[in-house]
Amino acid sequence: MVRHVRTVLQEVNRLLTGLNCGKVLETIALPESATALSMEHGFDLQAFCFHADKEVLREPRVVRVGLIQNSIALPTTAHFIDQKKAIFEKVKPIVDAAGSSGVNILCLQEFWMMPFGFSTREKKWCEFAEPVDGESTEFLRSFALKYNMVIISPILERDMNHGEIIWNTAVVIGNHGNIIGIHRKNHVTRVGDFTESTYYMEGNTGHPVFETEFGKIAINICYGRHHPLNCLTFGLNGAEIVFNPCATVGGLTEAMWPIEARYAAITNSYFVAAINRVGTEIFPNPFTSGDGKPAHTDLGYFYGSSYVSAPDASCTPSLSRNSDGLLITDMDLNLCRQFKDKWCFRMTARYELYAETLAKYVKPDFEPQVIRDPLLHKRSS
Ligand SMILES: NC(=O)NCCC(=O)O
Repeated sequence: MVRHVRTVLQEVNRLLTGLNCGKVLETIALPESATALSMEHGFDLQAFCFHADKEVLREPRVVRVGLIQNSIALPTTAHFIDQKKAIFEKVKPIVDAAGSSGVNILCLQEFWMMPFGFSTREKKWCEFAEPVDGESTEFLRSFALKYNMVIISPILERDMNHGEIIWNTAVVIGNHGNIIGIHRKNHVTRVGDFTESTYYMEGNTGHPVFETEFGKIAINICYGRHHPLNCLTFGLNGAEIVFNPCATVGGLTEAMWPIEARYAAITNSYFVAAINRVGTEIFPNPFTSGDGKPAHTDLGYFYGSSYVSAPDASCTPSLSRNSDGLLITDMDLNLCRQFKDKWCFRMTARYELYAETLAKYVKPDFEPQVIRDPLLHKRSS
């Protein structure tokens, strides 16, 4: 009986998390300093390894990636400076655990430095916004230098050179403490309580791929993951790892979550690292979802569950649904090209056909290509 249950479980796992080079994903042993930090500060710590096949001409290109998910640290009613400081304090040991584990590229969640106040439509949350080289970048830059780590920091940005407007931005901090560049969220969310368009517009940075010492990376911020052409374009620009920092809640997207990163990784032959925040954030004033239902003071439950998916359809188990966490994965980036060679998705894609249709579609006189059955309304006698 026990053996039968184990076999069934293995089968379920094979389907749920796939196989990497024909095997179940291996776990990685981490230094004691990291496990001690996770125990002392109560964050989930998991580590896995994605292999690629051995090649004759290329050495393996293994990069160690870390993802951090966290809840806020103080009530949303606390003084804004205290809220931000408390989040910095809470995140610090997790960043240290990543650094002491030899993580090369670390990514935090969307708006990691503040509560997700954008459902309220109150403008006071704009006060959390910072210039690209502001205090969050300053805070993380010291870790980037200390641990020789690239850090992706998704913040609420205030663009000082353009009328102090607000953006949803990921800052890419290089392993020398420099700012390599930024990416601004391409698709601004318009669903349910996610009324972000009250605060910022669609990003104007395109689909940049940042070539770092550890690989070519891109950032697809949250809602952008629902847009396959957005995912594709990062791939066309050569991304090997796409980070997807999110803030999303159970009632809305939990059924989509395990599928989307995995699908993007498969179809684009890159790794996807999906990160979500944790917990319930209660706001002082009730707001509605515009659906006639009663007003409420929270968006729902941010369900964590950060995970990484590989081009070969294998993926890590998710981090905890309920607690802060650090997910570490080793990935051999050779897997990207190996899957391109095997599945030929890039070669078999019909970009010229898609481009033709898209070029027509964006024109006002577009007519869908529909061939109507001439007998559609004829009754059979
Ligand atoms: N932050 C954000 O865009 N959330 C919207 C919901 C989702 O797309 O998961």
